[in-house]
Amino acid sequence: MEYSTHFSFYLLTFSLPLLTFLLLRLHSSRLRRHLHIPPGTLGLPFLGETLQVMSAFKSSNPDTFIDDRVSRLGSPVFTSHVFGEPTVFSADHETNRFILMNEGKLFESSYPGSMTFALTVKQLMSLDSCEWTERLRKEYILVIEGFLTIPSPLFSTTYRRAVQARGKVAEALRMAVRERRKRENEGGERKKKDMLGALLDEEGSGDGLSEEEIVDFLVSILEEQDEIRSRKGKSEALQWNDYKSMSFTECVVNETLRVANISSGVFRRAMTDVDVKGEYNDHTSYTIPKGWIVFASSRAVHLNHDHFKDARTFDPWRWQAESRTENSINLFNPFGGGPRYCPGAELARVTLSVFLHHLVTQFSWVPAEEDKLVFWPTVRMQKGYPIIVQRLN
Ligand code: HEM
Repeated sequence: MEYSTHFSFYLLTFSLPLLTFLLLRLHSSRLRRHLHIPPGTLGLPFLGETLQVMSAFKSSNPDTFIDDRVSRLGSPVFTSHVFGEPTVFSADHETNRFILMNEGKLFESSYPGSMTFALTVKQLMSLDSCEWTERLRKEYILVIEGFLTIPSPLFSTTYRRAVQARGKVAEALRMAVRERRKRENEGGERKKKDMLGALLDEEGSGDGLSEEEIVDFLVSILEEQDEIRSRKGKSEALQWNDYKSMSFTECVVNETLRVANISSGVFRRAMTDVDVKGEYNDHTSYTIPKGWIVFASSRAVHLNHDHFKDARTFDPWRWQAESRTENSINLFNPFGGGPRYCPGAELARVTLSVFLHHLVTQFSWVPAEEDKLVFWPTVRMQKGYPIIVQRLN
């Protein structure tokens, strides 16, 4: 009796998953024949490719899961099986758009139970209050005074002084960048994980930024924010117009949303069999079967080299009016789209810009402890990025 109970238990434990898997496989090969589902694999029984997706998202390079499959299968839309559900991943902008625009008609929102979003803001730079920063601030006053005058280098001494002062500020920052790089390279100083740290870190998002670009970045954002503050006086609150005049800060916010957004994409469930564009085995479209999950990855589009030059480099200048293209604006959707477009999009942008304004004009800070960017289950700093803040004089 006991033997037969054990036998039934083992039979159920081991054969049921196998049976389910075989049925799924059979079902999927039927679907593949009849419905032309996107290429890919359902992976191991039950687990599917959950371990692969988790190990990619738990590493410092979460993009390998999608990148590897897109290049191996030759299709930006592919089939997988994660968190117990057959799932179609899309790294294709047009397909993503189609999915977003057909919300409530062909697709409905469907998120894995335990995923929650957390807001992370990117750090800018740490400046210890010292003699050097004081000197730098004095030079800034000249810069700001100068930029409030008519910009004619020939007729305005204030403007000329400002241009010279900008040169000095840039030079001072250039020296600071060199110093920091030297100290860190010689191993005399622990690498700081602030924005300057990231800009200097060749393995981090600052990959490929030259010294001039780093200096230009720091000068541009400090200058823009200090100029606004000096116009308003010490404690006057920011107005909508001030926010709208933060053009370089907007580039920084855009670029941060492009390379390190808290949302990597959106989850949907197909409400019916849905045909989406795609070329595979002589077919010009794929079918996403009714009930399947779809993950439309905006991150994959934002980090695609065909869409954004040097896509994996943090480059806020790409958003400046003279550099950005209509195409890059159309491809950029960090806040989703269609009927579920994020209602907090503008609030998020304002919050980030106002935060950056107060951070760079009033405070210096250093990281309180080592921390790192993690991507699982959401994009955030692992410890919430504790910092020690000091108000500038
Ligand atoms: C950087 C910050 C933010 C990012 C990147 C972001 C991104 C997104 C994305 C991609 C969606 C679409 C989800 C989908 O289609 O399934 C969304 C929806 C939503 N967001 Fe945001 N969001 C941000 C901040 C905010 C803020 C500050 C609020 C509110 C104060 C907010 C409220 C919402 C709500 C209520 C929805 C659901 C809309 C719906 O389902 O109809 N978000 N967000």
